[in-house]
Amino acid sequence: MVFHANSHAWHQQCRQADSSCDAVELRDLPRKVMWDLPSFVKIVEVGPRDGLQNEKGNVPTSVKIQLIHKLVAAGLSVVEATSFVSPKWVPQLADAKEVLKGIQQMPNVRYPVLTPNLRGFEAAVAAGAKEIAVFASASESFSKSNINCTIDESLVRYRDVTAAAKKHGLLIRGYVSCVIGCPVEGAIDPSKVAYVAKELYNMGCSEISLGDTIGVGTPGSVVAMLEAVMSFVPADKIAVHFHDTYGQALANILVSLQMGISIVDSSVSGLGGCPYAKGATGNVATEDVVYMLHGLGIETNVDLNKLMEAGDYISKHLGRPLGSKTAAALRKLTT
Ligand SMILES: CC(C)(COP(=O)([O-])OP(=O)([O-])OC[C@H]1O[C@@H](n2cnc3c(N)ncnc32)[C@H](O)[C@@H]1OP(=O)([O-])[O-])[C@@H](O)C(=O)NCCC(=O)NCCSC(=O)C[C@@](C)(O)CC(=O)[O-]
Repeated sequence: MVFHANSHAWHQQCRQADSSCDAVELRDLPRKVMWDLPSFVKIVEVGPRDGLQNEKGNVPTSVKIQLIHKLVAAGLSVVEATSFVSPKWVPQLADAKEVLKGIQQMPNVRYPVLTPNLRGFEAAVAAGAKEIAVFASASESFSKSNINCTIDESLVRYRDVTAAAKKHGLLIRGYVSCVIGCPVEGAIDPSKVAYVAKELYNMGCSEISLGDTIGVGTPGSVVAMLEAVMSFVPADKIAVHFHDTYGQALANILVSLQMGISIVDSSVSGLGGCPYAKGATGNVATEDVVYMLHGLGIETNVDLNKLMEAGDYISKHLGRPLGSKTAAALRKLTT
């Protein structure tokens, strides 16, 4: 049966079915007429890294490990675990080694970790990393404030890191930040994003994640940016990474799916924000992404109820309300 999500019948059904209500699935969605959407979307959960990196209070290592286990139990097959960066720059992730060693790594689950240089790479490998991520920017100003070097200097550095990773047989993710706008420079030309994405792809990154770091993108600017990047990187190697500062993230994801993208980064309970981008709010909440995708009849292999348990767990620990509108609405229905 097809409900309208706001209808009385929908709310009745949710009340009866306790908290197990997933999004209403539009089974007869006229895909080819309205939208040409993928049947499966891979979600890359970045909460334990991007979500927590900016937290001021100390989050115990055991909580980070538990969070990762809960996210994997919810069905997420890629959970970004931590970063091997300078603890002077990101004190919250100073326990990267302990987190990675403490995780019970499951088969068929990827646990990428960020490595800004060879030093970080070596520490990550010693702690058992099987996948690393390098992170560059399409904005010179952001590159300097985030990793203390120019874009081209970072690409030289990442050539060494990716060469070492390939020698070890590790998977490599590549990030490009500020793909739409920069907190210092304003609008970023899509050709700059395409340049950095192409360089990272040619170095051997198997996935290029395009980050709207300050969440200023709208579907129009996202299409223009994706068109530029897709001249050099195939759609199936591109991930989109939206922060929800202006409430545009879900619309931006939908338009990205229409462009052929099927990898989406998100953060449980919308955790996050960037230490070098004042005012940037968290990543789009994974619960909201899953709700939208399931509502479109798109598979994710994620169990929304278990995902919400992970969101409850970390929100309670941080002492803050749920950062997902979906989780907040479904919890309200059952209390
Ligand atoms: C890149 C550096 C290290 C350069 O930092 P630096 O100060 O230019 O380099 P340095 O070589 O002079 O090192 C500074 C200190 O850090 C140490 N150090 C050096 N490297 C490491 C390492 N790997 N692990 C541990 N320690 C390290 C090094 O030994 C030294 O310690 P000291 O001698 O002063 O005691 C620094 O700028 C840094 O760590 N930056 C990381 C910033 C960061 O993590 N930002 C957030 C991630 S990016 C992001 O969130 C965006 C994204 C990906 O989500 C997508 C989006 O939304 O846009």
